[in-house]
Amino acid sequence: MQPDRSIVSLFAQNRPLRSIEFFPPKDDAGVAALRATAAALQRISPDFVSVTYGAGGSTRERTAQVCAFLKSDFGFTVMPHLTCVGHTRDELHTLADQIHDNGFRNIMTLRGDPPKGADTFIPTTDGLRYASELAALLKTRHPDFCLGVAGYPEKHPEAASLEADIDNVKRKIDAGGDFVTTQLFFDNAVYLRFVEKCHARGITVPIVPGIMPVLSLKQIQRFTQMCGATLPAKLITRLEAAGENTDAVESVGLDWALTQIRELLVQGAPGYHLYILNRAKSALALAAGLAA
Ligand SMILES: NC(=O)C1=CN([C@@H]2O[C@H](COP(=O)(O)OP(=O)(O)OC[C@H]3O[C@@H](n4cnc5c(N)ncnc54)[C@H](O)[C@@H]3O)[C@@H](O)[C@H]2O)C=CC1
Ligand SMILES: Nc1nc(=O)c2c([nH]1)NC[C@@H]1CN(c3ccc(C(=O)N[C@@H](CCC(=O)O)C(=O)O)cc3)CN21
Repeated sequence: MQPDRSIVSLFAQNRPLRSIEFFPPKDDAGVAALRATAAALQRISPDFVSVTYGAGGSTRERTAQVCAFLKSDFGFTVMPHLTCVGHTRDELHTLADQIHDNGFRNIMTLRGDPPKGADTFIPTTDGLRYASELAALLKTRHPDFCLGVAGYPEKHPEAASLEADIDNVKRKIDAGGDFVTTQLFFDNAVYLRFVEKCHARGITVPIVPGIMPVLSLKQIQRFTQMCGATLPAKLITRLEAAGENTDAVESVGLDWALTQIRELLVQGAPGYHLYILNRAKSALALAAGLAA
């Protein structure tokens, strides 16, 4: 088995990287749907795909299963997510070894969301508290891992200030993070300001914008409230005008994302990472729109 190339070596080619994030489905029907999505996305050959790691125990085995088939059956470069939630250091060492043994060389390194029902993060006994600690653990165990870490253009909800949160990004990079993927945002000015502040703080790694084409107003309102991202009034107005017409809602979401990505690439973003909630349609339409 050929080990994956590190994603930083791809950024070094100085062309915008296109990546896509999946989440592990809850059941076999979801897995079948994800396989169909993966097959459709082969046509646009993303540079890499990532697979989230759920806060609940149940989807975690699915993460490994989904990563394995995306690599073996579809030939994607796969970046599994790993979080500190519910794991001891020993367990994290074992997971790191398994990921490495399976040929993966890139890991999205996260603290993780508190489990459902909890609103604060409580570290496990003999576990880790911060993503920076996980980055250090992974790099020490396997120096050839390439690590993605999260950045929050509108700050992480638990951070005291944007400055304190950017200090945390710096800690994650110093601990071994190789590139940053941002939380989703809908106003490019927010990203550009964040990048400027990161540069001023001495962060020189690629900072990849995370973009979500909106599929439903209710769902995105729920999610942005949870993660502290702002929905611009103009976008809300357009989504409201589309009402219950799902095709119209999706086309508003798509149009917004397309406009964002075009401008971000002009502004020099190192690529874009798409949160597509396992649906192929928006990623295919964006690829077509960007090629036009
Ligand atoms: N791409 C993805 O899958 C993304 C996932 N997430 C989720 O967001 C959540 C946070 O994860 P990470 O950003 O990896 O966590 P993190 O450990 O980098 O930061 C978590 C919080 O702790 C604060 N913090 C970190 N180190 C600190 C220190 N030494 N002293 C004081 N405060 C400190 C941070 O400012 C932040 O508020 C997770 O729930 C993650 O799963 C967020 C964005 C993207
Ligand atoms: N704090 C945080 N946790 C994450 O897991 C996370 C981020 N931020 N930011 C980047 C991506 C985006 N993620 C997301 C974003 C939205 C939904 C969401 O709204 N899910 C729907 C159901 C999905 C479906 O349509 O099947 C929901 O209602 O929860 C889930 C994960 C996962 N990632």
